[in-house]
Amino acid sequence: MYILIVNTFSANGKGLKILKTLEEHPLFKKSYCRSFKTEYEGHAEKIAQQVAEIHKEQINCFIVIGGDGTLHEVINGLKHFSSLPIGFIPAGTGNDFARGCGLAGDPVDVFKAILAGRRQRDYWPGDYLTDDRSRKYGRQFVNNIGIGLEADVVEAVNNSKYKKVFTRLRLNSLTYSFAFLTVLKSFKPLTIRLEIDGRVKRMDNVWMLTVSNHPYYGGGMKINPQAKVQPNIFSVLIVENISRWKVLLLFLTVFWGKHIKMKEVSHYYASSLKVDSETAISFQADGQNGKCKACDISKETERRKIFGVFTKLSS
Ligand SMILES: Nc1ncnc2c1ncn2[C@@H]1O[C@H](COP(=O)(O)OP(=O)(O)OP(=O)(O)O)[C@@H](O)[C@H]1O
Repeated sequence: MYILIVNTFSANGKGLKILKTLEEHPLFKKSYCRSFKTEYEGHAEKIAQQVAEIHKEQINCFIVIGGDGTLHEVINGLKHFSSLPIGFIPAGTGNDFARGCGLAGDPVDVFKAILAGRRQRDYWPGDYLTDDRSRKYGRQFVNNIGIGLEADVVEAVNNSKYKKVFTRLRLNSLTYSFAFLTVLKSFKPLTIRLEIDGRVKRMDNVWMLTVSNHPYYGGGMKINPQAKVQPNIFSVLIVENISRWKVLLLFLTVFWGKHIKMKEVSHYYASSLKVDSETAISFQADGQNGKCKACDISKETERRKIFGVFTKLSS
């Protein structure tokens, strides 16, 4: 059985268009596919978890049709079912996971490839625990997790009215640019305690800290160009002690990944990090925003099988 979890609203209805096309394909009925449309935020996670709990023995693959937010939810719904494969048909506005993983292709071709079960890639999401650090509340991220300016930008994007307008006009990157400029004016750098693979740093002028599973963020910005899809190791980017105007320069160069040459930008490879702050700070995980005073980040040890069409391995 194939379970399709579809955000019909992603990218202004792209998810719905793809679902309609697939439902008319002869393979849809022949292959015992069942589709579920998400009705509210968090619904994809619930569907994935409930269906896996009841039908795990009969499921060949969960097929996600939507954006990275929907994929984030499904991965979390299935965090106790890591052996269940996931197929991904990108239908979001940002599609950073597809970009970072080298996933591409026409949705029908991807659907056929998933059903044929021939093309797959191993993937290791990140784990994160906030505040009370109880494993019970642990979650996973697919793309990246970050604090500082980028988290405030994500929060502004998620609360914005202009996201829909820019998406309709196919000007997605303008959404981030607009939010970035708004947030930059009033952003206050962070004071944190950072433990990175056991080494402790106290930092009092942090603008951004991003932990990545692959290079991309915010719909194509190459925020962590050295990141690779691999087990055990994250790519970590820290921006500190930088002036406001230079952040603007950083933003202009981030699409090409040239910002890492700036002296205020440092890069690390690490397998675990702990962040502590005396006051609550914003964080973002795969574009979902929240607040915390503490965050532990580590690489998931269980690999996930991702099915789709991989044209190139961009990371
Ligand atoms: N029916 C719905 N109503 C409101 N929100 C929904 C619904 N279905 C899903 N969502 C939420 O919409 C958010 C964004 O969805 P998704 O990531 O699929 O699309 P996107 O924002 O267009 O793409 P991307 O994340 O790649 O930019 C998700 O966090 C999800 O929880």
